[in-house]
Parts: sequence; structure tokens; C-alpha cells
Amino acid sequence: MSLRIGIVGLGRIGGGVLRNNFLNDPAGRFDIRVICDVMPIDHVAYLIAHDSTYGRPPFAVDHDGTDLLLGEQRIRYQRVDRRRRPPENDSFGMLRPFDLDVLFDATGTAAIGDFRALLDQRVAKKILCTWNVAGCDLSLVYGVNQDDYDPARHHVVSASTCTGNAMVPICDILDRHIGIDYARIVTIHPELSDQKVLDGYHPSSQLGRACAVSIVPTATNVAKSTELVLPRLAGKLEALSYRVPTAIVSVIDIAAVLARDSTPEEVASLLCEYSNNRLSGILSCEYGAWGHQKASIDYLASPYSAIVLMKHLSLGNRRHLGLALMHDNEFGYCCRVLDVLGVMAANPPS
Ligand SMILES: NC(=O)c1ccc[n+]([C@@H]2O[C@H](COP(=O)([O-])OP(=O)(O)OC[C@H]3O[C@@H](n4cnc5c(N)ncnc54)[C@H](O)[C@@H]3O)[C@@H](O)[C@H]2O)c1
Repeated sequence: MSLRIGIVGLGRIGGGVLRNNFLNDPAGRFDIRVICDVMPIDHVAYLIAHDSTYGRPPFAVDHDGTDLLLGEQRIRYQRVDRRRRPPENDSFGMLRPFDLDVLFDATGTAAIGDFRALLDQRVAKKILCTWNVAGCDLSLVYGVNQDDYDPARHHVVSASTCTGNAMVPICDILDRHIGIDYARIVTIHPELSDQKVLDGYHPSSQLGRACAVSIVPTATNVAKSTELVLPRLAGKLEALSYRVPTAIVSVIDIAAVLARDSTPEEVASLLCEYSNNRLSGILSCEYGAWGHQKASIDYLASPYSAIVLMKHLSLGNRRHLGLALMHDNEFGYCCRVLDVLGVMAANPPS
């Protein structure tokens, strides 16, 4: 079944999912029928056609009236108000004629009440969002818990976060086979559009510091993202993020206390076994290029949720595990969003 999809929010993630939808198939993996953002349509076309991180897309871009022209596709563009109006105003009612199976929200700004109202108004059958919106029905990390998706019960689904998609498979493997007593997770994350270019007011004070001149320590929800999918790890994870002045590719550094003695060989063999089988295409175990560790930019446009830097795997006192991961926080995540849409397509509501 080819899902009928609407995208709300055509920023880094909404735009990446749109682009990746047409990467290998000019007709599109899914039927994207309508796109909404607050920008005028010519700004949307401009931003799709010129991407500072990934360059020009592999299809021609233009706009015509209220339609975006992407290769041979004609997709309706609907400019919307940034303020989400109360549900009784039926603010997204104009999307109803598109008969959407899934409304994919990549704004990061909606609350669960907005989503429930859209479902009540029959704007779409399902909502998929890009963050752990409080109260969602399922946080789905592709590769780990996609079999839990039940179309009869799960109407607002989160595709978790980029770091959640990297951490959950690793924690699942380690905890399932060896056990984790405690882990401190440090993410070294590129700039995000929620930061200030120059010092200024931001409700999270550190994110108001000029992002190009500092390493900015800030909160991350990677522990919560992981616990939502693996509740058995609740209370065992702590996390901190450093935002760094790069454009793309995150690092995650994990220091874990294992529940039993192990060896580096056992951990390496477990991770490689999963990367070659159940998590093929999601997890990669990498030994570098001719033994030389690559730099973060070398993972630009990598489709993996997590790439384990095997040269940096360490185990002290048989229990203190050190792991380093990298992942393209946009491209890899957009690949997983399309995978989650694939799960929804394979399990239509009856
Ligand atoms: N950037 C990443 O690495 C990354 C990775 C995984 C998940 N996410 C999540 O994806 C979401 C978006 O992040 P992003 O980096 O793409 O941000 P972004 O700022 O690049 O994009 C957000 C887009 O949503 C639009 N928008 C905001 N409010 C809107 C509204 N009410 N109606 C319509 N459009 C609206 C903005 O104009 C913008 O184009 C966030 O939830 C973020 O946590 C981001």
C-alpha cells in the first residue's frame, strides 16, 4: 500500500524526508500529497533546491501557483499560520480533501492536544512526529520495537529522536545479552536551528549563546528517549549534550557499567553479529579506512542510525565499557522516518 502523506514543517527533517522519498525512485516511495509550512512557496522551493549540507537534490525544483514541482511530481503546498489555532477553529481542515493516511509533523512545535484534535477532525488517520511528544501512543525506533506497532491502538506515533535512534539499538543489545547497571551518555551534537547565531534570549539560557564560537553544554532527552522504548533501563541512564559548531553528524560517547563481567571481544562480536543480521542497514561496526579512524564529515549522508567506532571500544575491569558512535543526525534519521512510514504502510488500520 502506498501511503498518502502530508508533511507539516519543511525544515531540516521535513525537507530531508521529502528529498529521501524521491532519492531512489522518481515516482516516490510514498505518495506525498501536500506540504505545509509558514513560508511563502518560493522560499520553500528555494530551500529544497539549495541545501548547504547536502547540495542540490537529484530532481528539478520549481513552483507553479500553489503547487511545488519536484521532478515529475506536482505536490500541493499550503502555507499555514505558525500559531496553531484552537481545534474548534479546524485550522488544518483544508487538508481533509487530501485523504491522508499519515500526517507527518516535523515542526517540533505541536502538543499532543493539537494531534488528537487533528485525528478527531479526521484530517488524517495517523500522526507521525519527530520528537517524543508527551502523551504519544508509541515511540517507535525502527529496528527495535517496530513489531509493537498496532494500528488499532497507536494513532499518534513518535519516530523518537536522532540520538534515540542511535542509542536504543545499542542499549537493547547490551542489556539483552550482558545487562547494563548504569550508563552516562554524552552526545556531541552539531548546531540546531533552536540555537542563537549571536548571544540573545532563549528560554533554555545556554541555547541563547552564539553557536559558532562555543561548545555549549545543554540538556538532551536521549536518556528519556531510550527509556521510553526500553523501560527496563529506567533510572539507569544519565545524559548530557555538547552542541558544537559543526553543521552535521553527531557523536555519542557512552560510559556504561555492565551487569556482569565481559570481554571486549564478546561486546564486539555481539555488535557485529547484529549489524550483519537483524540490524543490517541500521547499525554499522566500523574499523575506519585502512585502519585510520574517519572524521565526522566522512559520515555525511550515511543511512545508519549508529556507526560504532570499533577502534575505540574499551572495557576496563571487565565491566566498565566505553563506546563511541557517530551518525548523520539528519540523513540517518530521515531514513528511519521513511522506515517507520513503511511499517505503517504494511499495517493499515482495518
Ligand atoms: N535536526 C535534527 O538533527 C533532528 C533530528 C531528529 C529529529 N529532529 C526533530 O525534528 C523536528 C524539527 O527539527 P528541524 O531540525 O527540522 O527544525 P527546523 O527548524 O529546521 O524545521 C522546522 C520547520 O517547521 C516549520 N514550522 C514551525 N512551526 C510550524 C507550524 N506551526 N506550522 C507549520 N510549520 C511550522 C518551520 O518553519 C521550519 O521550516 C524537531 O522536533 C526536532 O527535535 C531534528
